[in-house]
Order: sequence, then C-alpha cells, then structure tokens
Amino acid sequence: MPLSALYILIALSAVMLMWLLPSPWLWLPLCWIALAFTLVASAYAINRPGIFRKRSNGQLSVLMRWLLLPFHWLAGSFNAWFWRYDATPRFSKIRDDLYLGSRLFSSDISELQRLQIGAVLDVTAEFDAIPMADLQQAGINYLNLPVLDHAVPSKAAMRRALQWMSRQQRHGRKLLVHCALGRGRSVLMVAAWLLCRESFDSVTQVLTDIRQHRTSIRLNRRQLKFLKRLWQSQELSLKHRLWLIVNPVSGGGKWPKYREQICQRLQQYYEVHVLETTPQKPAAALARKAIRSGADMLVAGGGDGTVNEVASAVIGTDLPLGIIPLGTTNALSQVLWGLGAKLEPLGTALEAIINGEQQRIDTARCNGRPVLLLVGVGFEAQMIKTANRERKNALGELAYLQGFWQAFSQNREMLLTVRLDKSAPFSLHTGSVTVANSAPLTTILAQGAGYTDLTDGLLDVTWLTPTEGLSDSLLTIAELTVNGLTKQSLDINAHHQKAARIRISSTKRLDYVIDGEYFSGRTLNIQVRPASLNVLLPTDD
Ligand SMILES: Nc1ncnc2c1ncn2[C@@H]1O[C@H](COP(=O)(O)OP(=O)(O)OP(=O)(O)O)[C@@H](O)[C@H]1O
Repeated sequence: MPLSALYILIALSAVMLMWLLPSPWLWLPLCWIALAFTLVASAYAINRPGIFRKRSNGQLSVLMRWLLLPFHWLAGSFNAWFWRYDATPRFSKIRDDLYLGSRLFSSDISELQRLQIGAVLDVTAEFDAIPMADLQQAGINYLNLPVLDHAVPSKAAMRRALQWMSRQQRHGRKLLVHCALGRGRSVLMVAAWLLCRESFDSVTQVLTDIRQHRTSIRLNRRQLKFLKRLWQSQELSLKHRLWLIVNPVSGGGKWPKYREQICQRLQQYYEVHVLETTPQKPAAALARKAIRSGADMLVAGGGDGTVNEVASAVIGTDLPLGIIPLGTTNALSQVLWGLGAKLEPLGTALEAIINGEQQRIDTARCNGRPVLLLVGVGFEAQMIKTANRERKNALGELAYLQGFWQAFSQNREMLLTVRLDKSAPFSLHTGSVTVANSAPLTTILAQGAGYTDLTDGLLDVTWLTPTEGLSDSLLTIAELTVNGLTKQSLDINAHHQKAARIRISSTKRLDYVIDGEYFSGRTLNIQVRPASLNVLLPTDD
C-alpha cells in the first residue's frame, strides 16, 4: 500500500472515531491526528518533503514539529521497534571513504569520530539531525537533502547533493550517507554516487556491490526506476552545470566583446548554459529558471544590479554564486577581490569561478528586496538618478562622479526618523544616509567607519551633518576619503554606527537606491541576513 494511502486511512479512522465517540475531550486529539496525517498524506501524494520545513541546519520548524506530532510519534515508534529487531549494523562501510547508515543521534558523535567521518549527508525530511553545533565541534560537515520515505528526490536536488559529496571527497573527508533505516533513500544516493564515480555495467551491478556490504538494502520500484532512468540518460555525471546569466547592456555593452573568451574558458571545466537578460526577462527570473533546471552554480555577468538580481535567487541556499564584472563600477567585485578587480577583472573573475573557494557572506533585505552592497538615501540616490543608462554608456564611471558632485552641490537636506536595532528612534537632519553591507573605498558616502565587513553580521550606517557652503562640503568629502584610506572614523561631519536592523522613515516620499537601482517610499525597513550568500572567491595562491 502506498504510504499516502496508509496515512489517509489513519486520518479517516480518526475522523470516524470522532463521530463514534461522544466525548468532546477526545475530539481535540483526534482532530490533531486527522489533520497531521492528512497533511502528511498530501505531501506524500505530491512528493513534497518541504512539508516538514527541515532547515539547512537539519532542524525541523517548531510549528510543523508540533502540528505533525502524531505522525512523528508513529514514525519514531516504528523506527524504534524496527531497530530493536533488525540485525543490520547502524553503519556499514561501502568503500574506505564511504559509509551507509541509519538515523543519527547526538550519542553517535563518538562513533562517527572513531570512524573518522568528516561529512554527513542526511536524506531524511521527517527527523531532526544532530544539532549543528555538535557536528561543527566534531569537525563534521553536514548537508540535508530532504526526501520523503520510499520516495525519490528531484533531479536538481540530487545533482547538488552529488556535487557536495564530490567536494567533500576532494577535501579528503570520509562520507556517511544516512536515512531513517539505511535501506532505501540513502541507498539510492550511495548507488548514484558510485555510478558517478566508478564504472559499472548496470544499476543492478552497483546494488549487488552495495548489498555485499549491507545486506538489508531495498530500493522500491519507484526508486529503482528513477535510478535506471538517470543512469540510462547519462545524467549521473559530476561535471558541474553552470548557468551564466548576463546583462548584455551592462557597462555600455561589454558582453558582446568578451562573450567568446568567457565561454571558451568556462566550457573547459563546466557544462555552460548562457541566458541573456532583456527588459522583459530580468536576471532574477532567469536565475530562478536556472535553479529549476538543475544548476550546480550560478554566475552573474553584468553590473551590481545584475549581480543583486541573480543573488536574490540563491540567498539562503548553498548554491555558489560566481561574478563576472561587466558593469560600469562593479563595486561588489572590488570589495570581494580588492585590487584584482580593477587590474584584471575578467582574469580574476574566471579564476575565482574555476579554481576559487566558496565563502559565505552577509546580505541584507530592504523593504523585501535583497541588498548586497548598500541602501542609500539622499545624495547616493540623487547620484544614481543622474547616472542613467545613456550617461553611463557615454561617460562610464565619470557619470557617477558627475552625479555625485551634482548631489553634493545641490545639498538637499531631509528630516528623517531613524531607529537602530532596539534603541529609541531619533530625528536626523541630513543630506545623506547610507546603510552598507559592503562598500569599496570608491563608495565614498558609506565610509563613516572607513571600512565594511561582509562577515560581521552587521550593517554600517553612515550619515552626514548638514554642511554650509562648498568648502564645508569639500571637507566632508575629504573626511570620508581619509576614513576610507586609514580605516578609522574621524567622526567630524560623517557619523557612523553599526546595527543589524534599521528603520528609516519620513513624512515625505523618499528616493532611495538599493545596490544602484532606484526606488521611492516613505519607510525603509532594513535587516541584515548573516552568512546568507555563498560566493566564489579567488584563492590566496
Ligand atoms: N537587455 C537589457 N536591455 C536594457 N536594460 C536591461 C537589459 N537587461 C537588464 N537591463 C537593466 O539593466 C539594469 C542593471 O544593470 P547593471 O547594474 O547590470 O549594469 P550597469 O548599470 O552597467 O552597471 P553598474 O551597476 O556598475 O552601473 C537593470 O535596471 C535592468 O533592468
């Protein structure tokens, strides 16, 4: 009987009991049982492991844990009963660097350490993993690929897990793949992994091989069919699938000039798919499409606006983001790669994508939109408004300089109410406020502290005291420049504070920019998202 049918039967039995038993005291638990099993049955019917809301740290959401408590109780009791009578060892060695096993508990950490396991792939959707802090303390990397019991993962999710396994292996880490009982879902992943890595004549052969090390393995018909289809269509390969999303008009149209060079180099290492943006097909939509198609890595080719849009699709996931700076200023790559971004932007970018390392960086959200660089109110917004596409095409970076100077000389002031974290709101009379997640030295208005840190889990708020006359404005610019060069805050006309949550409001409509794109509104709610984006950086050597 399919599991969805069994669960719906349990739900119906609970409803029947409610009808048969007159006691209202029993209605609440029976209602709970009926609801929990109906939800789980629907998730099984349409293969949606997301119902359990298992997060990337392996923990289930508190709400779903409680809502589905009757199901968890049944599943947990069944597994406990099964383990009691099952003679299969908890962990079976399949290869020197590969183990297959059943559900893990915190008490298993010492055994994992004894076996020198360095990475755990958990393919359950319905159970909490060992707390991340315990795994980290034991030096064990963790990935969850949520799959429902007796079901199969999506092809894209499976490819990502295989890439992760490949990375763990490259770093010399022994792998343990586990599900609840170590018989089905985890076997599917181990078989797929071995088919990628070694040479076999058939799926049956690889399963026979695994069975020699763990006799109790048992793929159901659906899992077997899934594996055979992947094997026959030659989709079990470890060549990374890279989606390059390019804005062809960024930087005055740099893409047509470099297209061949970029594609030729990347194709030596990746299966490359290119998608070009149009005003109707924005980069964010193309990035989401790439993820649905099974991308292992996304690369944004364009200016900071394009990078921001592509990043919006991968923030909060493990998918790595590469950047090819084809824009006018390319502020984010300046922050990430330092001088390399200016001296040899293309070479540095390709090197990072091909041989680079992944690093998690902070991002932020402003009024529901992602922020990689900064949110600017006042001068920054005026500057971006002046530096429109035509001016950027004609003048390049000078367009920004022209806009910056215009904004400073017009010196329009605003009256704002600002609240930093939980402190009391204060009124601010100013020409410029920036809230920066990251800003290179050239983003002068964000140099209140003289530097920004992409990994501190905080945002840098810089605001300027109103100036009177040109000489005063020049002194403010000089102060911000000195801050940036010395990484110190002079705190004369430019003031700075760090915060994780910022609210800026005004009685009038405000123009503001997010990563160089222009918006307007009365209130800005900005919040940092620590370590939420996985970017590719060149290695030190
Ligand atoms: N095919 C296209 N034609 C015209 N505009 C486009 C196209 N594709 C994307 N855009 C627009 O381009 C803007 C993003 O540009 P992007 O930031 O990548 O480059 P840039 O402006 O040259 O660089 P920088 O941000 O460094 O100044 C977005 O507003 C987006 O809507």
